[in-house]
Amino acid sequence: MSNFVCESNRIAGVSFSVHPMSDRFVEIITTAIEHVDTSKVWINTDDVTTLVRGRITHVFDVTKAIFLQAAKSGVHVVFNATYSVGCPGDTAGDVYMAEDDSTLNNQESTQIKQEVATKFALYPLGGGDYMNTIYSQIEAMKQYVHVSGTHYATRLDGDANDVFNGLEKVFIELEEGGSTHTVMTITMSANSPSVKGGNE
Ligand SMILES: Cc1ncc(C[n+]2csc(CCO)c2C)c(N)n1
Repeated sequence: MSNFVCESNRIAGVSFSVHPMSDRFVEIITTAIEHVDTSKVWINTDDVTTLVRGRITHVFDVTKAIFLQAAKSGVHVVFNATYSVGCPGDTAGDVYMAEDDSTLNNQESTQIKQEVATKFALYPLGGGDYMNTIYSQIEAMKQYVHVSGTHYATRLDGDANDVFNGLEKVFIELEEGGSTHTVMTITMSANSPSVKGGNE
C-alpha cells in the first residue's frame, strides 16, 4: 500500500442527498439546488448525490441552504451527508480555497425556521485520543441544540440553522485543532409525520 501524504491541503468536501417524500421529488430537488448560490464551491450533481468542495464555511453554507430550500416545501425531507476535511485535494477543487469566508446563502437560510431531528457521528481519523475528541464535541453541541445519546451516533433536536451552525463549528474546531482527516456523517429529517423519538 502506498503512503498518502496530505500535509497542507485543507479542502473540505461533502457527498450529500436530499430525499423529499413526495411525487414532486424531482422538482423539489432540482429547484432547491438551482436556487442556491454555489459560485464559491466546486459542485457536481449526479443521480445518486451532490458533491460540494471548497472552504468549510461554504461547504456548510451551500448544503444547509439546499436542505432548507427543499424542507421549505413543507414536504417530509431527509438529508443524508458525509462531510470530510483533510486530504486528498486536486487542482479542480483547490482553486476554490482562495475564496473569502463571506457566505452567499446564509442570510436567506437564517429566515427559514425549520425544526429538525438529526443524528450525527464524528470520525476523527489519524489521531490517538479519538473518544475524548468526540465527547468534547458532543458536549460543545449542547450550547446550540438539544443533545441526546443513541447507538452509533448522537441525536440533535432543534432548529436546522442551529444544528448546521453547531456542526460547522465542530468541524472547524477539529480542523484547527490539527486533526489530519475528519469525517462526519449527518442524517437530518424535517416535517416527519412520525412520533418524535419513535419507540425508544
Ligand atoms: C442533493 C441531491 N443530489 C442528487 C440527488 C440524486 N437525485 C435523485 S432524484 C434527482 C432529480 C432528478 O434527476 C437527483 C438529482 C439527490 N437526491 N439529492
